[in-house]
Amino acid sequence: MEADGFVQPVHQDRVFSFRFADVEKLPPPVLSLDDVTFSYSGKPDDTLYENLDFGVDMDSRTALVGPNGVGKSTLLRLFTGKLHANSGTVSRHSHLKLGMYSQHSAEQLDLTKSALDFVRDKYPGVSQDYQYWRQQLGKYGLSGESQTALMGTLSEGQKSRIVFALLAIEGPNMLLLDEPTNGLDIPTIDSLADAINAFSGGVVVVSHDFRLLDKIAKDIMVCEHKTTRRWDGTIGEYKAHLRKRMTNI
Ligand SMILES: Nc1ncnc2c1ncn2[C@@H]1O[C@H](COP(=O)(O)OP(=O)(O)OP(=O)(O)O)[C@@H](O)[C@H]1O
Repeated sequence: MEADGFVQPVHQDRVFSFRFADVEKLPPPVLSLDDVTFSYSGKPDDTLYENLDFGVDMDSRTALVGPNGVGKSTLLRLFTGKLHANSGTVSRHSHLKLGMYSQHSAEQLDLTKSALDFVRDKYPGVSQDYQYWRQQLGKYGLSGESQTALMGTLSEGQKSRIVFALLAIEGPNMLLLDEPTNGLDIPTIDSLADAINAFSGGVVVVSHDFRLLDKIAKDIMVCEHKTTRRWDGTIGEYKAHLRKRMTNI
């Protein structure tokens, strides 16, 4: 039918299939929190974490899970140094290069520019060649018109792909991903999981997306009661535990 011209061929969105660049392995400890206490207000009766010990290394594939508002995103911001502990120590290897992805990451995009102009202007030392940047963005499933349209006109999923492209270009050796699957379709989530699994650096993910966590998490850490504890089962078992807890309320 298609060959006879009766129906139009189906043009599907290209699924992005990318890799984070291989990185040098850093010896442990790479990132550690020792005896950390934190509250936003600085008041002792308002703490999110008390006397927390936590470590992440180059082979970590850690999922941070737990109830809403318990402090998972806060923990990532303590890792990056954007927030400071009220007491205790946060230590980072001197060669650690963190790559943070969050819902706020898209705020770095200048929506009045096209993706192509934006990356070319942001990394003038990498290349000024449009063809080079077309190929780079193409790896993230952003092709044709979506490369040249103003970013303000793109969907959330398309903007997320640009943010992932920027993250990979920066070449981090540890990824901190806060709800990375929001706005992504299932094939793209699977592609992200493949990229995380192939990455040679450390990964910490905050996500409610059990599909992603099932594919990538080696360690499941539950944030609750002002600390974190290891979940010894699978992510599926954690999900069942949550469901049971909900039905018992
Ligand atoms: N900048 C801030 N100043 C004061 N309080 C904050 C700030 N950011 C977050 N909080 C509060 O700290 C608590 C933990 O927030 P956080 O976003 O870390 O939780 P979370 O576990 O990641 O939540 P969710 O799963 O809903 O994303 C919440 O009560 C939140 O309202």
